[in-house]
Amino acid sequence: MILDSFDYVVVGGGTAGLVVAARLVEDPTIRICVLEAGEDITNNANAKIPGFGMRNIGQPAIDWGFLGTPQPNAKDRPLYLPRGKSLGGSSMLNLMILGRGHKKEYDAFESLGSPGWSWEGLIPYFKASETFSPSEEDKSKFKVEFNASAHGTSGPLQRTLPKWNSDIAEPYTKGMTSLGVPRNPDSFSGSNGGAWLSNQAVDSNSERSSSASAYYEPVKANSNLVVLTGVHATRVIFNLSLGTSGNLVASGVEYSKGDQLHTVSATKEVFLCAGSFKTPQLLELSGIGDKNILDAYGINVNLNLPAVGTNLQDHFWVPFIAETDPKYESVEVLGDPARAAAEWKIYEESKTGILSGTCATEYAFLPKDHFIADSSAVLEQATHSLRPSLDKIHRAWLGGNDIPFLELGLFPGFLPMVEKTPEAGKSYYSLFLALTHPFSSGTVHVTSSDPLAQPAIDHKIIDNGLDVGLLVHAVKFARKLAATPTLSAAITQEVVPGPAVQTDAEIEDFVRGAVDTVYHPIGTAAMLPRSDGGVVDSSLKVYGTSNLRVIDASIIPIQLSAHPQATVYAIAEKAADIIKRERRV
Ligand SMILES: Cc1cc2nc3c(=O)[nH]c(=O)nc-3n(C[C@H](O)[C@H](O)[C@H](O)COP(=O)(O)OP(=O)(O)OC[C@H]3O[C@@H](n4cnc5c(N)ncnc54)[C@H](O)[C@@H]3O)c2cc1C
Repeated sequence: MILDSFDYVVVGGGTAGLVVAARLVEDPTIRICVLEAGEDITNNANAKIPGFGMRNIGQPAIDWGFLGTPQPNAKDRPLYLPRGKSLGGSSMLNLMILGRGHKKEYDAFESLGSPGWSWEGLIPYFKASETFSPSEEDKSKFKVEFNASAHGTSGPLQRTLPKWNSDIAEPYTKGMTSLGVPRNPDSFSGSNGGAWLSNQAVDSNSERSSSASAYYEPVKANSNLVVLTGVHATRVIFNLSLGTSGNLVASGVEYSKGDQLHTVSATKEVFLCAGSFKTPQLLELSGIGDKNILDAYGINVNLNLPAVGTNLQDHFWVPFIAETDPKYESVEVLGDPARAAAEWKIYEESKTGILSGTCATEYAFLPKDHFIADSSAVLEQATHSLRPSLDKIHRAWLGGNDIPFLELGLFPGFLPMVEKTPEAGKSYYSLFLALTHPFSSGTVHVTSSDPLAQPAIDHKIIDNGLDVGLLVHAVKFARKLAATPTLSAAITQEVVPGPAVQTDAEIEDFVRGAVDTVYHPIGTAAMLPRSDGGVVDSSLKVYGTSNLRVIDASIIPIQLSAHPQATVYAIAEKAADIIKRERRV
């Protein structure tokens, strides 16, 4: 094969990029090249073993480790923003939780102007991406029931139920039930509200299932696939003359390896799959973006598309941490070398125990009425910061009683906090309190024409007063839960926010000091009509181009009440199908 010319060039061998590459190379006549900045870390134990899942965060060879701009509403703190840098991208660095949003959230993709992207339009691709076949024993043990029509049984990604659960899970779930939060036996079937057991991207051998292991491994020896690792794409190259439609025609990609620049040609298409921070940066470096921004950095303007890098949405969270009676064991026990060795033995011999999963096994997704008694004061704090079409949908969802606005994740231990740390020998549980539909939105833009410079990532976290009010109510709900009979019997004291934080003003101050993102950025190359701030159309083509598509989390137009990776897999599966169908025409 000629090594510098391919039918398709994929920029970013991450979660979505490897799905698209693997699906397209199924056709032996297609020649495809993937450019990935990171390396192949298939044998990295910290990436493979679920219980070590957080250890690679902050490792510069594997984590891009972006630092956002200082956030004025969060005491001027710059936020640390990890992103996977390896084959598999963030699916190799993430915490392996799988979830799907509410069906109305996907229906909104379609109603916002993208035919075919509703729940019904996406469900075949969710199914194509996964294998989920829980045993009858597990179904009965965990009291879960699954609607077979919504789950995949032969796709590459392995979805399993946890093999280990903490002892604080029982008082916690009883507490939730006593507050009227229903148990949801199948949160993957279009209605994700209520409390449920986590589903994880972990295979039956208790190893991480990622786009690298699930999609790339089976096709990596295919002769029509070339994957270059350790290469940094610097820009998309366009033909000098416009196509017959007057659109820009991508002809290849420039990339750097060490201090050398190279190019690779694409005879058909280029796909940007570099994630929500690097994809908008690459578009801007390629001369596609807001003319004023490109001019400011001396980047030649190929296409004035001001929406590039706008509409950054994420999930924002604060912690609640309580010390428990030591009989409720927390993950801090792994700090004891003898206990860590014993758990390692359990994992090696039976693939069970604390290391076999993510530890965070219980989730609850609550519509507003479950955690806010009187919302009028909160609504008064609202400003309009999302674009109007999205703001309108968010407000309608907030007023209803089916779309979750708060996620609670139970972690049997002390969630990392900047100012407080666990005391040796003590047990804790933490709640991860996350806003699923923040009303604040931010931007990602170049700060220089240097492709190796970091973009400016400005989340504008809790910029909207409504988000502050919702998080204050989230903390109050966590306290109400802690006061339920079963949970309060397990708790010895609240540690974070702590007893000194009582009034609304004090809780708000705590929120501003603690709020962070959940590492779920989306929306920076949104699939929306061009007139409504869109960057790509419903076939994921960048407006004003003939053959440049974006396929990653950045196309998601509106935030979901779900951890995003299952949706990213489905998006990439659907994109591959669209591309294959267009080839046949
Ligand atoms: C620490 C962490 C925990 C998370 N936990 C969860 C979770 O438990 N559940 C969940 O659903 N989601 C989770 N997420 C989010 C989820 O992993 C992402 O939403 C999803 O993986 C994004 O997929 P993507 O394809 O858009 O981008 P990525 O998977 O990040 O892929 C982008 C790829 O492009 C490469 N790249 C970027 N720029 C260039 C360039 N210029 N040249 C060459 N290559 C480039 C990157 O190295 C990377 O491999 C988490 C994310 C993080 C970071």
